[in-house]
Amino acid sequence: MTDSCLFLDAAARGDLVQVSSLLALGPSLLNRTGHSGWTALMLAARNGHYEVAEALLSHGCDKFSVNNSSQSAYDVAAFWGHRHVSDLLGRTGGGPPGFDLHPPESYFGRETLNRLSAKRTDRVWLEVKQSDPDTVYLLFSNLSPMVSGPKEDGSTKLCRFRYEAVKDLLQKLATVLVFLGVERRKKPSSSSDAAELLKRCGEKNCCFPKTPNRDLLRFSEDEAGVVAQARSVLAWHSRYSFCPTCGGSTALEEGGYKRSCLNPGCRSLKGVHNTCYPRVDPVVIMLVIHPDGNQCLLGRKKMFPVGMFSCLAGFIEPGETVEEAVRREVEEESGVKVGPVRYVSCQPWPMPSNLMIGCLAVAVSTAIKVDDDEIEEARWFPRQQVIDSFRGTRVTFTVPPRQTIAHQLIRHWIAVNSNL
Ligand SMILES: NC(=O)C1=CN([C@@H]2O[C@H](COP(=O)(O)OP(=O)(O)OC[C@H]3O[C@@H](n4cnc5c(N)ncnc54)[C@H](O)[C@@H]3O)[C@@H](O)[C@H]2O)C=CC1
Ligand SMILES: [Mg+2]
Ligand SMILES: [Mg+2]
Ligand SMILES: [Mg+2]
Ligand SMILES: [Zn+2]
Repeated sequence: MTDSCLFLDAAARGDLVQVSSLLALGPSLLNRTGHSGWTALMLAARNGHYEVAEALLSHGCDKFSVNNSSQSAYDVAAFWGHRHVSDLLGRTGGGPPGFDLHPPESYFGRETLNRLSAKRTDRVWLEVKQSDPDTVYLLFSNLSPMVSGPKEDGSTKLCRFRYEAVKDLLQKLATVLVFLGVERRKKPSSSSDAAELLKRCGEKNCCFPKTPNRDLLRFSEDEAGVVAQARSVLAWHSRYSFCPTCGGSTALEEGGYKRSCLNPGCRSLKGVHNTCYPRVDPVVIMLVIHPDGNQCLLGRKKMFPVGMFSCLAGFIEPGETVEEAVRREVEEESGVKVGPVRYVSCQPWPMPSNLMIGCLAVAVSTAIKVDDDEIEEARWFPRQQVIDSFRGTRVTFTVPPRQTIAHQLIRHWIAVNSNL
């Protein structure tokens, strides 16, 4: 074995003594590359050898260099979950400029309200709050929030109402009232906020949007979180008017967070029953990475806009782990077999009430056979083609908009250079 091979091998094994002695004899080994352009630092990072990485850095090795797949040592450590090593290496700027390593907080995911769930059972407190002039009301019709806009930049804003404006509405039998919470931060300009509170419907061009689902993606991050919470609870009310256990009528309780059966003999009144509370459906959504590390698997449903491809996704079934659901759905939809699965981030998706659990998954087979019922086409996309699509240069396909976790997962993969 050449000194170069010995050195790289020692780094990969975490042999600090040999790494140090070889470096003492030949300092030029420090940034030497081996197979596929991997340096000693990358190999140490790959296997989580903190002390070797530390020693290489102290000798001044180049932590910004990248291998043939454009990965830096940091990317390798981050991908393999060696947090201590990736922290040591810091953000190196690995991945193409403009791509963030950490997936951003998800659209629909921001909690601007403190839900104060303990207050939901305090009827007196809720009643006082209801007529409080500072209380803000948001109106929904057919699960669409009343908004003003869209403005020139395409954004919309929730219309906020005072008690006076909605008190007649609150008397109506069909009205469902949900206590969402209290604002975490009292904004300094609370007087201008109060001025924004509308006395009557119909002011300030308020309307219910005509393209409801698309319009849900036009809010600020702060408002999107509130909309997600409200819409999912309201969707539950609209689908669970009657008791799922006995079919009896139900009454709203706990600030709109519970429906209790009015039939005194109903089983749902004994013990805790999830049928009485708002439901959330877990869905796995995954970016599957080719065994070569440099391509990802994206598919299209027939209903997608022309040219758009997205991550595969599917509902978790009862008694299934996240990892198993990822493997099953990917194989069902594309015929590709998946090995390791890693959780990345999640997103509440209020259409009507999913929790999207975003994962990276590594394929162990590559042949594609799509399930025609669900997927029209699935393909392996080379990394560069995906980057080009994001950048708007040489666009050969499009990805879903930035508000979706599908978009964020693909972006994340590009940023971490996730191969190997
Ligand atoms: N935010 C995002 O980036 C994305 C969100 N999604 C959401 O994830 C959901 C699930 O993805 P799919 O590929 O459609 O799932 P899927 O691959 O499991 O297939 C959907 C089918 O599963 C059945 N199903 C099983 N459990 C269900 C449940 N609890 N509710 C409704 N249908 C159920 C139905 O027959 C349905 O047609 C989508 O409906 C969509 O709302 C999907 C992709 C991207
Ligand atoms: Mg699916
Ligand atoms: Mg499926
Ligand atoms: Mg399914
Ligand atoms: Zn019942």
